[in-house]
Order: sequence, then structure tokens, then C-alpha cells
Amino acid sequence: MDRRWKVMTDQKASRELRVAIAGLGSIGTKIATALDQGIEGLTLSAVAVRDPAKHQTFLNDLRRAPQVLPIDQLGEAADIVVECAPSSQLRAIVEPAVKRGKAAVVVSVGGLLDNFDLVDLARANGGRIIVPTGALIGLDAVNAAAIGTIHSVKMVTRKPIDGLKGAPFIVQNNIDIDNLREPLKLFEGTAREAAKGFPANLNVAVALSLAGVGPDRTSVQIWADPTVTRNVHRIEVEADSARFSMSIENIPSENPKTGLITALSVIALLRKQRAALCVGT
Ligand SMILES: NC(=O)C1=CN([C@@H]2O[C@H](COP(=O)(O)OP(=O)(O)OC[C@H]3O[C@@H](n4cnc5c(N)ncnc54)[C@H](O)[C@@H]3O)[C@@H](O)[C@H]2O)C=CC1
Ligand SMILES: O=C([O-])CC(=O)C(=O)O
Repeated sequence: MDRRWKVMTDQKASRELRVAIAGLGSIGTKIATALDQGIEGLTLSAVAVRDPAKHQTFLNDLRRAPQVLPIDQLGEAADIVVECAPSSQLRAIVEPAVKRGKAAVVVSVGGLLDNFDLVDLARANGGRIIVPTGALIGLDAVNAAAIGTIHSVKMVTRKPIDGLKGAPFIVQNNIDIDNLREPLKLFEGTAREAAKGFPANLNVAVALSLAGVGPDRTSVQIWADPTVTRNVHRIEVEADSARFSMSIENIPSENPKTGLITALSVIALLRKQRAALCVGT
């Protein structure tokens, strides 16, 4: 190879941020595909999967095969580790990454509340924990309002039955949602309580709370609604700088609990890492 060309490609490679993905489910596969197709300044360096055989075809079809590593080794192989596994795996993914001063993008945000010391660990080691807007909307405005004073944040979520089935709150309280004919209010409380009762269904409430007034002051209502086909979130914020209402109707992905826009939100966040033009906070 021409030496000058080799130096140029080596320099390009050294400027590239390596991204690893933990969990190749509904969200992770879409992010891996987007990285493989090309995101400016980023390469997909590694993935962690629970069952490698299940993902072999997907991995073979990628243009550049990433390494397949155990979840706790992704931080060694990447500058940014994207967590998109069940929240039970959050600590095993994020801790080794932030200890090495790497960035961890966390989608299982609900799981952060019981592992909040990871934020201190990241701070102590020059790492970062980044929560994307995910299946929500307007966290830029909530962040901005929180610089001033936010008086209240209220969120009402309506989900189809399949988007809520199996949630611990429903199981523990023996609530039959399978035969509902009209909307049923399942829960009213704080974002922290919502994350406990609905760990795989209400990450959005926790993301909203972390952007604004925290998990104990963010009010959440959850409805099981047989009349909707989308995951619907409506938010009202009252602050000294502004009053705003936002709502989003998410088309469920192949995982009915997860809106399609979640993976796109992470891809948009990744695109900003090295883009010459960044829009939105
Ligand atoms: N922040 C947000 O707005 C949203 C967050 N979420 C959360 O994102 C996370 C991922 O969601 P989906 O992709 O829909 O879930 P999914 O169930 O489709 O995918 C999770 C993947 O993780 C894999 N996995 C499980 N244990 C693993 C291990 N030990 N090592 C490696 N891989 C492992 C599973 O095999 C599966 O492929 C969930 O915690 C979900 O609650 C979902 C929607 C919105
Ligand atoms: O927050 C979550 O876990 C998922 C959700 O509500 C959505 O995708 O709309």
C-alpha cells in the first residue's frame, strides 16, 4: 500500500469512535445496522449477545463484522457502549465502561435509579452516562426549563394491552387486562414507583424525570387502553420560563413494549457525536 495513503487511513481510523452494542434485540439490531451502513466518524467495533447462534445470520450479513464479546468486556473494545439489553444487565454493561472513562448510552433508563452510584463512578473516572430521548419527546425543552424552576411535570401514558402484559405491577396486583373493553387506569404515582412496577414499559417516565425534577417529583399515570394501537405519552410541564404540553404516539416495534422511534433516537444521538452540524440540545 502507498505509504501516504496508509498514513491517511490510519489517521482516519484513529479519529473514528468505536461503538459497541450490548443486546441485539429490537433496538440493538437497528443501531448495529445503521452503524454498519455508515455513521460519520463512528465504527461498530463489538457486540454482546446472549445467544450467539441466534444472531449469526444477522452478523454475517453486516459489511464489517464486529467482535462478539461478553457484555462486561465491551468497554475495552469501544469508546461508546450502547446498552440495549434488559435492565437487569445494566450494571454489568455500564460499570466496566465508565470505570475505563468511556461513554455509556443507556436505554434501560429505569434501571439507572437503583444503580445511581454509576453516575458517581463515571464522574470519578472521566466516563459519561448518556440517556437518549428514546421513545419520548422534548427532553431538550425539559432540560432547558430545569435550568430555571420547574413547578410540575405530569405524564399520562396509554398503551395497548400487549405493551403492558407481564409488568410486575399488573402481576402482583392480579389485574386482568386481557379482557378489557375500555381504558383502565392501572397506576398513579411517581416516576420512581412507575419504574419499579413497569420496568420494561416506562423507561420514558424515568428519562423525563432525570431531565426535569427527578423521579420523586414527576407524576405518572398509566392506562391500559384496548382502544389504542400505539404507545401514547402525553406530558404537561409548568415552569417559570414556559408552560408546554407534548405528546407522542409511538408505533410499537416487533417488541410491543418498545416504540420504533427508540432506536432512531439513539441513532440520531450517535450521528451527533462527530457531525459538523448538530441541531437540538
Ligand atoms: N429509553 C426508552 O425510551 C426505551 C427503553 N427501552 C428499553 O430498552 C431495552 C431494550 O429494549 P428492546 O431492544 O426492545 O428489548 P429486546 O427484548 O428486543 O432486546 C433485548 C436483547 O438483549 C439480549 N440480552 C439479554 N441478556 C443479555 C446478555 N446477558 N448479554 C447480551 N444480550 C442480552 C436479548 O437476547 C435481546 O436480544 C429494554 O430494557 C427496554 O425496556 C425500550 C423502549 C424505550
Ligand atoms: O418507555 C418505554 O420503555 C417504552 C415506551 O413507553 C415506548 O416505547 O413508547
